[in-house]
Amino acid sequence: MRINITLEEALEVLLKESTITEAVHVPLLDAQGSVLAEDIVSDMNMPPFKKSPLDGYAVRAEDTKGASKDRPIILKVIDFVPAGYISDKQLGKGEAIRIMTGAKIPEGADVVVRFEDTEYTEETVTIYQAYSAGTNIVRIGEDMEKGDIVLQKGTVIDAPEIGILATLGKGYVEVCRKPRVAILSTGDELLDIQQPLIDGKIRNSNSYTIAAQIKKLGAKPLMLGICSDDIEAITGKLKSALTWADIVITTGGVSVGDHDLAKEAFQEVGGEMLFWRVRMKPGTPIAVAKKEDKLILGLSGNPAAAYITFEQFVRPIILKKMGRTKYQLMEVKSILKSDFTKVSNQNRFVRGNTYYRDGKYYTKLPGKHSSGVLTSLSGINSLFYIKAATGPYKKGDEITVQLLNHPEVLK
Ligand SMILES: Nc1nc2c(c(=O)[nH]1)N[C@H]1C(S)=C(S)[C@@H](COP(=O)(O)OP(=O)(O)OC[C@H]3O[C@@H](n4cnc5c(N)ncnc54)[C@H](O)[C@@H]3O)O[C@H]1N2
Ligand code: MOO
Ligand SMILES: [Mg+2]
Repeated sequence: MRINITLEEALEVLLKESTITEAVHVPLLDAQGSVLAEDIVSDMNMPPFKKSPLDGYAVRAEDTKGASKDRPIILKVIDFVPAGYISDKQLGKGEAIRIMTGAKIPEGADVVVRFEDTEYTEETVTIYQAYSAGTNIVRIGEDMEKGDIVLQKGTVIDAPEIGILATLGKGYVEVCRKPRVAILSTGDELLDIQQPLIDGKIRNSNSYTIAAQIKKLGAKPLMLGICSDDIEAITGKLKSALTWADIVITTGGVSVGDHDLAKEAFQEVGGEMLFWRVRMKPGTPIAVAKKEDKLILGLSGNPAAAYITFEQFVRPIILKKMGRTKYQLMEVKSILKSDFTKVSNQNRFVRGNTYYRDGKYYTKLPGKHSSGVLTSLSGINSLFYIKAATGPYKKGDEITVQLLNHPEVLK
């Protein structure tokens, strides 16, 4: 087992051990946020027929030759086609068909003149200029052509992709399965959230925070509740978690305390320890094991440490498993709005609220930074990333921040 490794090393190990999930067939709307596991080839032209992009009159370009304000031409209106209907009339010389946006262009017509450029009665339409053939006609296949690969395997499915698949009549689609992530909170001091407080005990917040982080990424959380600091209890829960989950997250019990049993439990269930302790603050004592293609991550019990290490390590592996190729938080340069004087020889992530004004990012820091404090995580949108042995930082200094709610970037 590697001990006291760098952030970069830890991430490299985790990504190397994370394999993409298998393809599953899911109902279209459930595919949002997932990655396509198949190329989507269009089996149709879209639009499937020549259509009108305007409300107006379908006419023949030839009939408009020589038309002008002074020498308008008058055509006879022989039919009316709303969208969804077709005209069975063949447009002949001197004739027009009243047509609505989205309707199929009638046979013989090669121009649509919008209402605003005409004068009309029920029987006739007057046109004041000449048009070349093809004016205001949407060609067959303008959007997609039969045989086109319209969405490539690996595309992240969001609203436009769902619309494209709907256009093609696909009620189901093949995507990489959402990773299943089990969460177990360990600690004799923990109570379920419905339980009244007892002296010496606190309620389990970590399971809930982490389940919400998992849901936000589009993966599937399973809360296994709380578990006492007892090796048999922990291994029992881990064993059942491993039958279901791709990733198991535990919190608590990873440090050097007498009751810190996570690492022992990981090995007890057949896990091979990959590393313990990463040179970062908060969350230093993170412990990671693998069992076959499953990863078991023991995060610090301290609520802010668990939250931040999730963003650094669990988020990228969930996204990689989901088939995403971009899984790093976006980093930007920002201007610090208050002093941060603490200097340490570890990389540090400090809560920040970053905003953009007049071409620059600025970052405000909340008052509390301790890894046991949860409340100051509320309202933050970024992490001030302090590289080891840098600082102290003063108000006005340029800093690096990771944006927590921004789309992932390639790295
Ligand atoms: N002698 C040392 N002691 C500690 C060290 C060290 O290096 N030497 N490291 C400290 C650091 S840093 C951290 S981080 C913590 C890590 O502790 P554990 O992961 O072993 O977690 P616990 O001891 O079980 O709990 C820590 C803290 O978090 C509270 N907690 C735990 N689970 C939950 C939960 N589900 N919801 C809310 N809060 C939770 C727990 O009550 C403790 O207060 O170790 C330091 N010690
Ligand atoms: O590594 Mo710990 O999370 O700083 O308290
Ligand atoms: Mg401990």
